[in-house]
Amino acid sequence: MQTTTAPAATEAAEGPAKYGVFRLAYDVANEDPALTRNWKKTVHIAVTGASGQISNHLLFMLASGEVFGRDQPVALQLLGSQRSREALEGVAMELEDSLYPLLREVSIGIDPREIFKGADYALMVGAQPRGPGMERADLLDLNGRIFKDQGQALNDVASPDVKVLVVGNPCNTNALIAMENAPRIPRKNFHALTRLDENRAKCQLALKSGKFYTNVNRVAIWGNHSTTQVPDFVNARIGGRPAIDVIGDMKWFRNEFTPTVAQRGGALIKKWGRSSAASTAVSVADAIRALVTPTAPGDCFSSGVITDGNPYGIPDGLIFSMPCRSTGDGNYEICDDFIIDDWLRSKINASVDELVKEKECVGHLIGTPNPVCRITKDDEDTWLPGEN
Ligand SMILES: NC(=O)c1ccc[n+]([C@@H]2O[C@H](COP(=O)([O-])OP(=O)(O)OC[C@H]3O[C@@H](n4cnc5c(N)ncnc54)[C@H](O)[C@@H]3O)[C@@H](O)[C@H]2O)c1
Repeated sequence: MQTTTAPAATEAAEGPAKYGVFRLAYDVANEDPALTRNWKKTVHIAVTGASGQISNHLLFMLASGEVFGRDQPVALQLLGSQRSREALEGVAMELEDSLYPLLREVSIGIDPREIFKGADYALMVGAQPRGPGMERADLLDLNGRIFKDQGQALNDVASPDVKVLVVGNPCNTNALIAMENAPRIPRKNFHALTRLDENRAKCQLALKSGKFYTNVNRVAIWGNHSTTQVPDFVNARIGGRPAIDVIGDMKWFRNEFTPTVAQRGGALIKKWGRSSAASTAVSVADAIRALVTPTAPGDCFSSGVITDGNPYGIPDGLIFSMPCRSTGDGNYEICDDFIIDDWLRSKINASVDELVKEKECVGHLIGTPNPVCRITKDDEDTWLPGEN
């Protein structure tokens, strides 16, 4: 049986106006059946911060088919800020010139209510950078306002089952704000990106053990995407054996592994003066692929997800990175068989405390009665080096 995208005229009614060459009417049924025979219905992907550094890699991965599959046509709905309007058009022109067969539609704009229309996925990369001397509490508020507005827009116009992945920092709390402002969308559908941290942790385990990273699995990141993150070596495996046994150096695990993972972005920026946009984009692709392909038995992927009803005693109501698995249908469940030893528990508790404080500071954006912010300028700066 042949499955094709609906003709353009039908889809245009649901989404934002299309850009350039993508305005042309097409009917996939008239195209080379060798290429299009098994194509699925077009998936609509909204990307914010679309003219930024991360998106400059990510959009081309999405359009090429390497994220959603070679049988999956995509529509890209690109949101920028007022300042990046022109740049957005440049991005759309580059996408036009790339002639990706699977890229069926591109639309650009600066109004989330327009751009999020009918989105099946929302990849929220855009955020304001931290200005000179800006306190954490100020940045939480500045970006929180953006995510409140964008959460409400998702609620109003996106697909009711839209899957949302927040990349823009502080990503856990931004995801929480978007979620709390989108009551129509299942809370489970909101993710904060911690896959880059997982990938960095796997790389360090590979380097230390001398085994290539394809042998490393079951690596969870717990907590916040900040320096309080907890890369989990207790449950990690290398070549099917516990990483602790393979490496046999508990001092390294406890004193070096976590800071090396957390400071990787800073180390990289020192070498070539740019932030890690390409590997972040790769990790976004990995995070989406983890939802649309089944997780291998015994393995997991890390994602910042809602803690409601989690099996590890982490308080409800936080977006907290935990080990997850998926059957490949876009949904996930939290793995329930990870061992939490005393060391892990104390580190997880510290990340919980930080996220509770962040949540208090954005209480005015999520409807908390009489919110009080306890983050002060004297608190330790837990922002990850190398991320703006
Ligand atoms: N979670 C992670 O693992 C991770 C890793 C790296 C970077 N980040 C974060 O990702 C974000 C983007 O990084 P980048 O390097 O692409 O930054 P960038 O500055 O190159 O791009 C950000 C883009 O967002 C746009 N933008 C700002 N406000 C917007 C809004 N309200 N709506 C839509 N677009 C808006 C800006 O115009 C800019 O083009 C930053 O917040 C960064 O800290 C997260």
